[in-house]
Formats: sequence, structure tokens, C-alpha cells
Amino acid sequence: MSIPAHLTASRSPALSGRVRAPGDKSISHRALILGAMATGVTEIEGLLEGDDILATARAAEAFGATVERLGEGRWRVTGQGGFQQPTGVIDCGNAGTGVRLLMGAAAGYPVTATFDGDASLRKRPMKRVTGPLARMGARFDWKAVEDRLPVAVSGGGLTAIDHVQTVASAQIKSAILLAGINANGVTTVTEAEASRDHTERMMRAFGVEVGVLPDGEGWRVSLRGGQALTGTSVAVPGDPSSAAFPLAAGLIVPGSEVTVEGVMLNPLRTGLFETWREMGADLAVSNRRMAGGEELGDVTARHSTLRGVVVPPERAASMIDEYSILAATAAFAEGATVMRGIGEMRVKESDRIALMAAGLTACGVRVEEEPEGFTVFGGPVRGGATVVTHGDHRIAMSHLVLGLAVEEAVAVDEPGMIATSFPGFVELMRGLGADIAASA
Ligand SMILES: O=C(O)C1=C[C@@H](OP(=O)(O)O)[C@@H](O)[C@H](O)C1
Ligand SMILES: C=C(OP(=O)(O)O)C(=O)O
Repeated sequence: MSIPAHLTASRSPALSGRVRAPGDKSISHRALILGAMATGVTEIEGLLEGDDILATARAAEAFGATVERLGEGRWRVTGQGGFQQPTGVIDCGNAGTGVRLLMGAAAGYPVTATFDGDASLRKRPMKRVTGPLARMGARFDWKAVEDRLPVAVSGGGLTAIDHVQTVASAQIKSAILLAGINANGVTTVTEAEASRDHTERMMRAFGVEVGVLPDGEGWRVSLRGGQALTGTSVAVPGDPSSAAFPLAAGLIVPGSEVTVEGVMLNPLRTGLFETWREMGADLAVSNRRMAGGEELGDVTARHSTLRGVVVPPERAASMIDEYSILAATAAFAEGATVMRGIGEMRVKESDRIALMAAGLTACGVRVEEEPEGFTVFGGPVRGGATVVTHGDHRIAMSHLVLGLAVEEAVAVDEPGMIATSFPGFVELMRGLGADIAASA
């Protein structure tokens, strides 16, 4: 299928239906990486087949694992018990999680690998990960500019470190823990605010002992180096960060009722749902169950009268990828929604604070931007803009959802990037009744 230059979302009648969220992106990356580090076979079900994950699958192969697609979302990784010397550059595409976790894993083995990515990934800071890995003994050769891809990583002979996080980041924590598996001694990461814990949970499924002790609002995570990983099975739950888009449409399009089935409800990922509830959203969870070590549920959103809230900054880590869609829904709320303590949004696939502020403003919404946050003032939303996404999937999806509930259609550029995290987004939304059309 050719990729259109633009997608346009127009005011839609009430949306309704039940859909399944695509597999969780964070868990999908980890399943492939740990599967490649392990000895033996890892069977994965529900893997997200988005471009970010396909890049990690190719990287797993480049590091010596056999990676097979058995059917839709069903993948088998056969690991050799460690990474082998790759040939060629490891291209991680658009994926921050992919490159940072892979650099951590590779640092533990006696290999030299050059990592690169697309134009967006080349702009993102890497020293937050390479700094701690260098303290463990890994060597980094910046090929263009310090702190930016491409970079060659030479690993092996690592010594454990005790790292205290200055930014709440699961990517940094995970990179250090993945390296720690092959370091001499006990590696510890302390975080003042808990970030998503999928690496810790999944390492246990692969047979690694990981210690977690509470530490203030956060925790201390530790593991002893030299532990072996054994292949296992991984059931990937639905991604709450992707489920957020159809659910948001359900909340803002009058008369709608949308259910997303099988959404992961790990409390370190559900900050958006908590915030929407505080805004008055009619959001119901049914059929709660456990699968693959995570709690899942079916989440139903009905059209709601929303009111603005102040989002507690300490909630940021549990919804860092969700502020763009929160901002889009906040445009329909009564009053102001204040989002602070989210400077990290500026170093994602784009500067998401700047692009959401620009896109919403172009659609007639009042936004006040701050260095580490923004405030969205709700009211009638005009729409009628073509939004520049800088190739950021979440900026594109957030504005398309907004476009379903406004007077004049909203277009986004570079819609092909939506497939990094949510292939099938347009078809899924159309299935619910959304009016989204491709244009040149
Ligand atoms: O560990 C992960 O899977 C992720 C962590 C978050 O990044 P940071 O660790 O940079 O906050 C998030 O934005 C990203 O989409 C996925
Ligand atoms: C920030 C994101 O991903 P990554 O850091 O993996 O590129 C995201 O998916 O919103």
C-alpha cells in the first residue's frame, strides 16, 4: 500500500464498536532483546508488528539470534546465549527504546556494533545511556557529533555500577540492567520516581533474579551479573499508549461508545486513565484478568463532559507518551488543563510540547507553552489546519483524533510514521466509524 502525503480527519458521527489494542511496544522490544540474549527458544504471541519493533527484530538477527515470524503477532526467537559480532550498521529506525536498550545489551558482550537511526532518532540524546554504560567499562566512538547517533559501541569486561537516576526513564534503567546481566558484581539503579517495570518483570520470566526494594516514591532495582537467561514464552498485552487514541475519540465525539479489549493495566502505565477520570471521563474497565504477568482489562470510553485539571507532575513517568493525546482531549474540556514537569516530552520523536502547542493553536485552541510543560484552555474547537508532525506518530494520531470532533477537517503530514507504533490505526478507527481519508 502506498503511503499518502496527508491524512485528513473530519467531524464524524457517533463512534461505536469493540477493537483490540495492538501489542505493547515496550514489551515487544524487550521480548525480542531478551530472547536474543537467552539460550534457546522464546515464543512470542501478540508481538507489535510496528516499524520500531521490526527494526529491533532485525537487530536481534544481526546479533546472531534466529528470528522467525510464525503468523500474525506470533514470533520465535532462538538465542545463542549472548550477542555475536554483527556485520553492518544496526539501524534502529525511529525507535529510542530500541536503540537505547540494544546498546545496553550489546555493551555486555565482547562485540563492536555501530548503531544508527532515522533523522528523528539522530537528534535524540544518547549520553543519558552511554554515560552510565561507559562507567561500567563500555567504549563509545561518536561517528558524527557527541551524544548523537551514529555511535560505535565496544562492549565486554564490564563492572557493575550503582546508578542514581536523575531523569525518570525506563530506557536508561533498562539499558543499565541489560548491561548488568554481564557485568562483574551487583548493578543497582535507584529511581526517585518509579518508571515502567517491564524489563524487571520480563527478566524474571527469563530466569534472572532481580531485586526490587522501595525507596521513597521510587525504588532500588538490583541484579547480580553472570546470570544466565533461558528462553521462555511471552504473551504481549495490548498497548495502553495506543489504546489511548480510540478511547480519546470515544470521549470527545458526541454519542460515542468505544471499547478497547485486552489493554495492559500496569499501574506504571495508566496515568492517562487516572487523569481522564479526574476530568470526568466515563471510562469503565471490565473483564480484568492476568496474562503474561500483567493485568489486562477491556476499557470502554463513552462520550463525556470533561473539565480541566492540574495533572500532578509526579504522574509524568506513568503517562509520558500520553500527554499529546491528553492535550487533544483537554481542548474539549471546560477550563484549563495544566501539564507540568514534562520537559522529557521535548526529547522524544519530536519536541512534543512545541508541536502540540503549534498544532492545537492552528486549530483555534488557546495553549500556553512553558519550558517544562503547557496549559491547554478548552472550548469550542474550530480545527481547519494542516498540522506539521515532524514525523512523530503520536503528534499525528493526536491531531487526527481531534479532527473527528471539530467543525473543520484537520490534516496531518507524514502519516506513514504512524506505523512505527500503531500499524492499522486508520483502518481500526474507520471500523469504529471515524471519517479519516487519505489525500495527496
Ligand atoms: O522503556 C520504554 O519502553 C519506554 C520508556 C519511555 O521513554 P523514557 O525512558 O525516555 O522516558 C517512553 O517514552 C518510551 O516510549 C518507551
Ligand atoms: C517516545 C516514544 O518511543 P521511543 O522513545 O521508543 O522512540 C513513543 O513511542 O512515544
